[in-house]
Amino acid sequence: MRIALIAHDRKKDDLIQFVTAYMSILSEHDLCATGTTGKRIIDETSLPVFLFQSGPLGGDQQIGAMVAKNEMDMVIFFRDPLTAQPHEPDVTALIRLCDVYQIPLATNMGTAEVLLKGLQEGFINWRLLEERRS
Ligand SMILES: O=C(CO)COP(=O)(O)O
Repeated sequence: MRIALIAHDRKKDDLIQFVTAYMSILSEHDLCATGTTGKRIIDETSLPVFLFQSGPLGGDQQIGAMVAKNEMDMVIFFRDPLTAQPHEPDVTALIRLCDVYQIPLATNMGTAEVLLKGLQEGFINWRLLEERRS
C-alpha cells in the first residue's frame, strides 16, 4: 500500500512519535510525505520516504493528484486545527478528494492508530482490488 504522511508544523512532533511507534507496520509499505514532514521522518526514523513538495508549495496538491489517479491508498494527515494555514484551500481540497475517492484518511493520532491496526488486520485489502480494476 502507498501511504501519505503529512503534518502541520505544530503536529510534526506527534507524527514523528506516531511513526516511531508504528514503524514495524509502516516499514512494510511505500511511504511518501510532504517535504518538511518527510525530511524529519527520514532524519529521525531512517525509514525510506518519497518526498513531495512542501505543503505550502504544492505538496498537498501533489498528493491529491495521486488520490485522484487511484495511486494513494491511505492518507495520515495530522492537521493543526488551531493555526491558520496560508494554503488552507489545498488542505481542504486534499481532504475533499479523499472523500470523493473513498480513501482512508486520518486527521488525528487516535484515528491514525485505528487505521494502521486495520491495515495490519487486512481491513484495507479492498484497495488492492481497486488498484487491479483501474
Ligand atoms: O503544510 C503541510 C500540509 O498542509 C505540510 O507540509 P510540510 O510537510 O512541507 O511542512
